[in-house]
Amino acid sequence: MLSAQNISCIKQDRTLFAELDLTLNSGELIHLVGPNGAGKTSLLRILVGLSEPETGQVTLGESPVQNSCNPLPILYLGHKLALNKYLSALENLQYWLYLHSEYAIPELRDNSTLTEYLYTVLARFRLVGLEDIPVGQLSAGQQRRVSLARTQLVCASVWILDEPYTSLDTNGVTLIQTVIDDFVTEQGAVLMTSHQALKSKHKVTEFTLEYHI
Ligand SMILES: Nc1ncnc2c1ncn2[C@@H]1O[C@H](COP(=O)(O)OP(=O)(O)OP(=O)(O)O)[C@@H](O)[C@H]1O
Repeated sequence: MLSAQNISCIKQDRTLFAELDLTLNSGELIHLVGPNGAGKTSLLRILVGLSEPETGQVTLGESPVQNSCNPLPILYLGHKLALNKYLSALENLQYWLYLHSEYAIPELRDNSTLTEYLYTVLARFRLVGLEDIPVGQLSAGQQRRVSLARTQLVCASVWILDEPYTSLDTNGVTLIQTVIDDFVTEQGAVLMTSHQALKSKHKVTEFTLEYHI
């Protein structure tokens, strides 16, 4: 479904990877691994169309993703949180939903179920009771959970997650792994980086980027 063919990436005169092929299918979980600076984030950004490869192309189904200003239905959550620290968790989710309203799940398109569903999401991500506090006043792990709660708002077929476990405690990691597993069970496709081992109930395919000098 998401397919990269022959892609290469050069940064600061260093070839991070060359002529790389990668395919992510529906119902598949790929764990992208490699040392710091190997090029994992650079690869993810190419896969979602946020930067261009030196060679090759990326397609989602039949369509190229490059130069796409709105890469959904690929959901990309980078390792930066991209939250407004002055807004609460609830307001951040509402704002993000507003930005991506055309991809909103059905419950969020209907005003009679919108608030109830948002609270269901907040509860799943253990944010009820914290939902009105400016995000900048939440802990790093709580902020990470707000960021990841966005996975529940849109109809994406592919999730690209860059180090989603950053700052999470053991319970948080288990929670997010369950969220990811549920998505894969529903035939979603996930490509994620993490410097820790994945404990998924699904088969995990490892894809390794080496560090090239
Ligand atoms: N916009 C940029 N301009 C110049 N160099 C960049 C840019 N983005 C990344 N790089 C360089 O590319 C290399 C790979 O960076 P990248 O963030 O892709 O690594 P990574 O594998 O995700 O690392 P980490 O595990 O530390 O997150 C680094 O040496 C970095 O300095």
